[in-house]
Amino acid sequence: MLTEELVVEEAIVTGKTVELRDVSSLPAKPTSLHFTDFSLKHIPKNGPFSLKTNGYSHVFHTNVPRPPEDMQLKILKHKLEELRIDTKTCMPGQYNHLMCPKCEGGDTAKRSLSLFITQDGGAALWTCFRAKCGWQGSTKAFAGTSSSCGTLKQASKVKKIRQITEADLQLEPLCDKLLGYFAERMISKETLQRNCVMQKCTFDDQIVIAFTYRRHGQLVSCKYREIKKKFWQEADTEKIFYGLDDIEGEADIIIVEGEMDKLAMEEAGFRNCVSVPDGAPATVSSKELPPEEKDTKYQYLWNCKEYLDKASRIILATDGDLPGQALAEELARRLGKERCWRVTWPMRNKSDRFKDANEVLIYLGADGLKEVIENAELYPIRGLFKFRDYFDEIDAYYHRRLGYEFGVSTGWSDLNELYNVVPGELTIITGVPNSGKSEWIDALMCNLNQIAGWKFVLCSMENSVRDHARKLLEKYIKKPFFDARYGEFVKRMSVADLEKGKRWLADNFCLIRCEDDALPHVDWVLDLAKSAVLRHGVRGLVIDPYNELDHQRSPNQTETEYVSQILTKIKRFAQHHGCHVWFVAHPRQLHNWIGGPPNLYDISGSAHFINKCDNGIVIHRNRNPNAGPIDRVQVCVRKVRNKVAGTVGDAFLMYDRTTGEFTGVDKSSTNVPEHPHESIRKK
Ligand SMILES: Nc1ncnc2c1ncn2[C@@H]1O[C@H](COP(=O)(O)OP(=O)(O)OP(=O)(O)O)[C@@H](O)[C@H]1O
Repeated sequence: MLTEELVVEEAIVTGKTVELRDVSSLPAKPTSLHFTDFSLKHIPKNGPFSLKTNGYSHVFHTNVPRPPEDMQLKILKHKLEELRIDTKTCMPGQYNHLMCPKCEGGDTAKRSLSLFITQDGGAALWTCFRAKCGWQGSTKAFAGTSSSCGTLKQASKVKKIRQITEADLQLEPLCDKLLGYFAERMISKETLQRNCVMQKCTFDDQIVIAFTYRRHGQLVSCKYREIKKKFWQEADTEKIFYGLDDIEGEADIIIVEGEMDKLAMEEAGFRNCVSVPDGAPATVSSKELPPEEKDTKYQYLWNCKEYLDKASRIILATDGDLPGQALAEELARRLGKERCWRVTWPMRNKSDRFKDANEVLIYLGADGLKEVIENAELYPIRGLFKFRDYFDEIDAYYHRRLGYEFGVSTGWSDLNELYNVVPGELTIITGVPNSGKSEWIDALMCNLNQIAGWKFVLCSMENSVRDHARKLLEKYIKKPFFDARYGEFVKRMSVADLEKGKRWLADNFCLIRCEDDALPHVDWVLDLAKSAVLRHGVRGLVIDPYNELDHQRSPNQTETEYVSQILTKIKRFAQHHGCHVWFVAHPRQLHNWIGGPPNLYDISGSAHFINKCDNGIVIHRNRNPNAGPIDRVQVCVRKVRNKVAGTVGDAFLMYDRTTGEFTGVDKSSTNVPEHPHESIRKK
């Protein structure tokens, strides 16, 4: 049940009393309420009107005089007609729902104007309960008119709590027909009697259910319900939970969303249950919790604070729909999630769940409802989990259903033991300038594309687009882009090769380029990479290199703190999107360098590069012909966090300057499937 419906109805009642204070000749208290659209599914069409009272109601009827339309009333009505208030069907001594001449009920054309005419026909007052309109005013047959357009809030600001009794409200025991109505909903007479559920006869002989709200047995408020599920609450009464006395001193309590659900819980053996009085909000508020005195929507909760404070376990059994979930969240925010539990309503059929406690009682019986409560689970607290929450994922990991549990092979069998590419991890690549870092990453991407069909997004700031395209195409086509010295007389790729290669580039790579002179900020890069993941399904991001990013940082932040922060952002991106990130970072200037591979701790900026990455790799190549072949590349795997995917160690690859390809030192150890062009080249 949404709160809105109730609030509007209640506001009408509240508004009446506020208005009455303004006009001295009006009665101090409304005598009855009038709602016209009664209907009841299982009762004949004229059923509600033929519902008979149980004999107590005649007192009430004789107390309601039906005044004649005398002169005074005629003048009053004339005045109202001049204000375009249609009084044709209006009766003195009651509240009339009319079309507001000011706003005409807004988009929904709701009859939002509540008009009250005194029983003697001498005065009238009105309020439009559309918040956007709020037109209100009063007039007397023999005096002036005053009206104003204010907001509903202004109209109902002043609120005085009334003391009420059953006699004041003219409540009566439930008649047989209403007992039958409850019986259909599996609510017994005993439960109804214990909860003092009563009925009331409205001025026009309609019987409505009266849920009595009590504290220490004393009547505090009363909520009326037409069979058709229209609710309204006694004006100017304190808002409290329904069934409050039942949770006094209880360590375990249940909160439900409606009085019927509270009664249903009792049928399942749970008396320690209360219902909220106002139904559920449409959504969870995005605002901070207001202070208690300003938390108007949940005032009932604060009014019953001492009852709730003692509870160590609060089961939120609100409706399963979105408003019900929003209500559970709003209650949990206020009650403290750590002591809250929530229920999951059982499946009604293959696709839908039962909505609430009463529905479960009707269809699954008391035992079914009991089971739901006994299976309540801890209310989730954002960020706090149990391994149980991940059992599905752990099972899928064990049975290797996730894909790439051991990572994707790099395509070089010499590296299989050391480094495999796991989705969602971060690899830091370093090496002295010109060591071949970028070339190796390009070759790795070509392999991953061929082996696993991965696509990539490239933020390579040091490469022009055409140079980068050339390097990738040479590796893919396995021929030099140009007839040039580096091609060593191998014939350049044909135009047909180029066209094929261009299609491959277009299908498998996205580029992040900062078109102006500014350096890209890591947030900007990650935002675009996220789009590439969502739009193009990329599985890998290359940021090459770190020092070409925008590194403006706040004056009170050290470079170490800054590096830590951006690595955290990159890792979050990687994990969240299951995207592997290769991040190239240069070593600081090495004094007395004697030609060996640098250390990961030599990376300029911060030790966080090695601390925070999942994998750390140094690419190194031999430049001394006396020390070995100069095209031999050393891939130094210096850190592997995930032992399933590899371990620390070195592997050697041979670099082919003609095509930029890397192969195992023993060529047969390269395990990338052969590309169609390979056979052409071999010829
Ligand atoms: N093993 C190798 N043998 C010979 N030349 C190589 C080797 N590896 C890379 N090169 C060449 O070195 C040059 C630089 O390669 P690359 O851009 O990959 O290096 P880098 O480590 O990324 O450099 P930087 O740190 O300056 O960005 C390229 O011309 C490439 O062809």
